[in-house]
Amino acid sequence: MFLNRIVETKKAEVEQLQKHLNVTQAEADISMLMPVRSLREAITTKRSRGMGLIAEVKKASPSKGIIREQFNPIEIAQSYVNAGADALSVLTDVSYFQGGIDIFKQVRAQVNVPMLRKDFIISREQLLEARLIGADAVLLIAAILDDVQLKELFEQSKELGMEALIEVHEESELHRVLNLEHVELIGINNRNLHTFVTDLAQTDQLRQLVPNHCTLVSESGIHLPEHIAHLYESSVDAVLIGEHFMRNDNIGEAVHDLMKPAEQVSSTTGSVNS
Ligand SMILES: O=C(O)c1ccccc1NCC(=O)[C@H](O)[C@H](O)COP(=O)(O)O
Repeated sequence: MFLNRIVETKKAEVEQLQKHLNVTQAEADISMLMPVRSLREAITTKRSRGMGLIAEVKKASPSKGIIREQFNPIEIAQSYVNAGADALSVLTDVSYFQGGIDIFKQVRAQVNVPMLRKDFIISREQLLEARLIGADAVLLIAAILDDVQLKELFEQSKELGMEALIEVHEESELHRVLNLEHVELIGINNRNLHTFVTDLAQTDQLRQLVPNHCTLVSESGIHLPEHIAHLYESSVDAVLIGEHFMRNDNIGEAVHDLMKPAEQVSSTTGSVNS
């Protein structure tokens, strides 16, 4: 599986990180930081539409190669925020997504919405690094972590003050995640990790197994207003979208056009779809 290749790359990166990161100093520095912004709140109680939006800053991907040639992360991030994105996901992986820590830091310096560090996290050092660069939340991918790793990294991310969006692709992974105590944020990734094909049926099937107290994010392959309408009707809390926005010259317009079906507020209750 391609994911195995990515994990091998991450192991090599983590080895380097372990050589260069002074853990004691990092922990001391982290203890002085302000609390993070809540990703969960941003995409639920504080969201700007009936469904939350985590908008992704994504230059390239393993499945599509370069997605956006004219890649100015700060401009992209500002367009997202101006268009009412509730939070940002910024890829820090260099080898497969052409993202980076520097890109994350540049964006962090310019926006005040919660930011998710999007990478393939397999070690505590990556969590320390995430907190130091200003991440409010990290992605933990169940498919690349065994139960012990998943539990440890989940608990450590919380100890470091961050939220963890735990991503699943299939039912067995969801069961493993639900065995963790106090899981609050679950992402269902619609991308098949073997074929890279995206299918929203993945969210349809798995969302029924997600308890109501969890915040549910549907990720990948979302690019039509019909997708948004369907997910909104299905009471999905939020969506994570990258490629569709990255392929549009006018990002703000693309966000407004795509998210329109989630802008309707119930005329009877005045409430959003939660
Ligand atoms: O995007 C890929 O090709 C990919 C391949 C292998 C593992 C992960 C991958 N993507 C990471 C993501 O989760 C997406 O960037 C994110 O959900 C946004 O998806 P999209 O809107 O389809 O860009």
